[in-house]
Amino acid sequence: MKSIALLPGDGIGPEVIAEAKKVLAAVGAAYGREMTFESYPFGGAGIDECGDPYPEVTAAGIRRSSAILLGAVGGPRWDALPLEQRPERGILRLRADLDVYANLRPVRVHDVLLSYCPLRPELAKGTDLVIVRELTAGIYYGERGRSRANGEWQAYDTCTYTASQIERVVRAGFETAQKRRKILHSVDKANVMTTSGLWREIVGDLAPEYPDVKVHHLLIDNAAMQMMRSPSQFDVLVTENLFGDILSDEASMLAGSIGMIPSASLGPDVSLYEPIHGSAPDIAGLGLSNPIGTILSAAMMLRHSFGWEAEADAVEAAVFRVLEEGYRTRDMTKVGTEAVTTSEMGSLVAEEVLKMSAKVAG
Ligand SMILES: NC(=O)c1ccc[n+]([C@@H]2O[C@H](COP(=O)([O-])OP(=O)(O)OC[C@H]3O[C@@H](n4cnc5c(N)ncnc54)[C@H](O)[C@@H]3O)[C@@H](O)[C@H]2O)c1
Ligand SMILES: CC(C)[C@H](C(=O)O)[C@@H](O)C(=O)O
Ligand SMILES: [Mg+2]
Repeated sequence: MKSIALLPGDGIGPEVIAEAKKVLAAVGAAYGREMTFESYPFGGAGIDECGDPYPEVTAAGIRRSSAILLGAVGGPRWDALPLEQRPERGILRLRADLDVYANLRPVRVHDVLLSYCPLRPELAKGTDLVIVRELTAGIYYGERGRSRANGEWQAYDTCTYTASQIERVVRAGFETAQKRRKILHSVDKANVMTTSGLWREIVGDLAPEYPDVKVHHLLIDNAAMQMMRSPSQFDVLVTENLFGDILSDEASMLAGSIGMIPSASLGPDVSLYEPIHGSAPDIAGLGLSNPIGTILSAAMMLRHSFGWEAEADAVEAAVFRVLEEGYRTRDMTKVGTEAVTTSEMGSLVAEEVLKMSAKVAG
């Protein structure tokens, strides 16, 4: 029995979580797996219900859970709050609390998606990469402040990394590469930043322990350019918190939409799964959001937290089968073609999971 804590959050968060839950229920029925679901207030919803984006009731609930599935947080309603009180701060506190330092963001350009990629198909074809983003340190967690000096405002954010914070995520990068095509690009800004200098040194020190992995060092600006020039050269990229945030939104478009990309945030204990997109206030409540990033995050949960490989494979296969059949949510609909709603897309994937398992059983 696995207990899944759901943190739907704000905007399109609750819509996409509902569809992932639908697909997980289909997995349970098809494979005889027992899962329980408990929803907790989080983000703006946490502020509205409990006065805190990461309320104690939520922190206590997730401590009792086997894994956490998060939708998205934030929105204009809470944008005027000071940074420390905003919904986004709830995510940073949650990640730190769970110590989920390795955030895996896979981007795969399945052939059926090639025509949705803004790059020419021959450039994007075969792209299958994972960004391993450091998630619990760096500039997101450094000292920050704002003050008056010499008659004007000044503000600062600081980026700090300890050697052990770098080492553990770089090891996650090497280990991820070992299970794949064994190419690791370490992305930094070592020509300018001292944290990047230490990062590069540590990658160099660890490389001999992973002799089967080919290591490349790449500056972040060049990496952003290479992502558009020739994305299929990449296998695994490992990078610090802020660079990974930006690079993954850029890379998401290779798969046609930011709504397609899942993530797993792994640490020593309970892990966290979430799509990489935000709460998309511009389309919330309209049935226009793409739930596939969240559904694929649930698949990552089945694989990484529960060790249910066949079930994870089935969800991924079901998603791509539905895409092959031509169904698209509005974010990936070409002019003149029909879109399915968020809920219809979730139902199509859930039905496909059931159909596929019936075929196997039959
Ligand atoms: N992990 C998170 O919870 C998370 C991540 C990023 C941004 N945010 C927050 O979300 C809010 C909105 O931020 P933003 O607009 O910069 O980024 P966003 O990712 O929410 O949206 C960017 C664009 O992508 C579209 N989009 C995003 N997800 C989609 C989906 N599943 N299907 C279809 N279209 C999708 C949106 O409609 C929008 O046009 C902000 O408050 C921000 O802080 C939260
Ligand atoms: C909402 C925000 C704090 C978050 C981040 O920057 O990590 C988001 O952009 C993400 O990518 O998960
Ligand atoms: Mg982001």
